[in-house]
Amino acid sequence: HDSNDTQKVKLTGDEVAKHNSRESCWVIVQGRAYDVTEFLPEHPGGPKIILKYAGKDATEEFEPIHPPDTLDKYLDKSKHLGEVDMNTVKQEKKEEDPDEQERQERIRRMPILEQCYNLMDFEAVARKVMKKTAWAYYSSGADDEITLRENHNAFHKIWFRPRILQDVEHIDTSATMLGTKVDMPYYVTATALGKLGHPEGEVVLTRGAKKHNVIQMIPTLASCSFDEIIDAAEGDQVQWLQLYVNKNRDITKRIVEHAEKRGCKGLFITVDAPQLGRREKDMRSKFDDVGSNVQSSSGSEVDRSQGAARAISSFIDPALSWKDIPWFLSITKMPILLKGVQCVEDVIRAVEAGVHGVVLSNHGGRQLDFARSGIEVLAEVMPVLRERGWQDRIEIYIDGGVRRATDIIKALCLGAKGVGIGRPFLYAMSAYGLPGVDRAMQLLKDEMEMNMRLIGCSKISELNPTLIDTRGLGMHTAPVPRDTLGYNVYDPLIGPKEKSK
Ligand SMILES: Cc1cc2c(cc1C)[n+](S(=O)(=O)[O-])c1c(=O)[nH]c(=O)nc-1n2C[C@H](O)[C@H](O)[C@H](O)COP(=O)(O)O
Repeated sequence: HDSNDTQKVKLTGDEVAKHNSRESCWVIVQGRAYDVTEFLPEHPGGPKIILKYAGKDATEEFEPIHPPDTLDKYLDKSKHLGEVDMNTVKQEKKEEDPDEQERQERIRRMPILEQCYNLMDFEAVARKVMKKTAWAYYSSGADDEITLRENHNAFHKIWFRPRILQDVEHIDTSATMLGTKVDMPYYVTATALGKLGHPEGEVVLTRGAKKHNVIQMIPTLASCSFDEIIDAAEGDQVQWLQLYVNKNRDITKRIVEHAEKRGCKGLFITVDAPQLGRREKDMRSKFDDVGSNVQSSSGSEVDRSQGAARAISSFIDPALSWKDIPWFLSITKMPILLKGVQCVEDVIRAVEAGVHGVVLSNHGGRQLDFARSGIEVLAEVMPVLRERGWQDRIEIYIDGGVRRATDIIKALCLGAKGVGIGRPFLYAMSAYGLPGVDRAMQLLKDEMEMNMRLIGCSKISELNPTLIDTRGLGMHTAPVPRDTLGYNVYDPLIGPKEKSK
């Protein structure tokens, strides 16, 4: 034997299976066994989901939700029990998902990538081929999803006033964001749980962003570990960090300092989610056993069926406030921006607090329903900043419902530095992997060049408010979604019972 061939005796499936209760709970993840008995009450997703896999192989359920370094980071080494001989593990017969057969058939018949001509096409395909739980998590918005619809709908209320006879032979779509030169004025915004849509997760978006020289905002709640996403970047590729602030500020400080050390060029503190929104599609999907008693450690009863969102977010500090900003400014040299600002008063406060920018955003309609779209808030903010001569004091971004290059152009005409795009790249990745993300970014670039040419501008700096008519922006038609129960319940045909004569 060579020296390090210490053939440790591997655990058998039967040995692990004996520890299948609250009193003694072992699980297998990626071929290794872990004693999670004492961890059960601390699990953010509640003990239920772990107990469902007590004594069994939990790898498939574990991977999309947890970065790979989770157990090393949060489970004491003494609870790492070592390798399991996976040949001795009885693989659970997965409860046949009735839809799975049909879904596989839809995957066989899905359109080829070249049949996708715009970002909405990817959504249409993803809806058909994604696992139900993944589609539910990505697509859901809060409550009646009015804001989810309004985000894209709002762009339809802005019309162009194009100029003619401007030499538009050469179009330059490049821009600068937080000092970084990018090929297009958008970034891939932070969206959690990338492995729900694709087995490789967020690193697929990293590769797409590199190819198209745009910035990726790394989510706190990524499926991949932060370092995996940083390591997937190439050369001088720039990434930003999206931060959910932890109740335990030491953890937050460590995350921020590590991100700066690894080269992140912007810190985006999410401020619109002191509690994650109620996303009913997500709640209805299988995650309801994951989202169970998330606050069990504090003993407070919470709604047991809060879906993945609540399960993965119980660490977020609802006490975060303006008084925390000086501390953030003291712990990092990265530019600090607030993501999820939704009225001009808070933009003024952000300038006075000394942050470097804001993202006008309602979290993709996943938080407060009836929050206004980012583009509408932008139209409110910029005139006030211009009045004060503050339009260049901070960098203003918006996100939410950006699906066309004309949406990007409208935001830039109003004065945004750039826009964040979320779901379209998730759907492109989930349906077609990296080629999908690559095509989506290429389509956007082609649209951008054409629309800039038609509006009469050859470079980003020429985009200005005279090119758009925003009079319709304040009109809120709330398209009632047809899938709400309220709509289905109301039925004039079934009136009160005719009184029998
Ligand atoms: C689609 C999506 C968005 C999420 C997102 C997850 C998904 C699946 N998650 S969430 O789980 O907490 O809701 C995050 C997140 O981790 N942090 C965050 O700041 N924004 C999060 N957002 C919001 C995102 O950063 C943008 O604000 C939003 O996606 C922009 O709207 P579009 O999707 O229409 O482009």
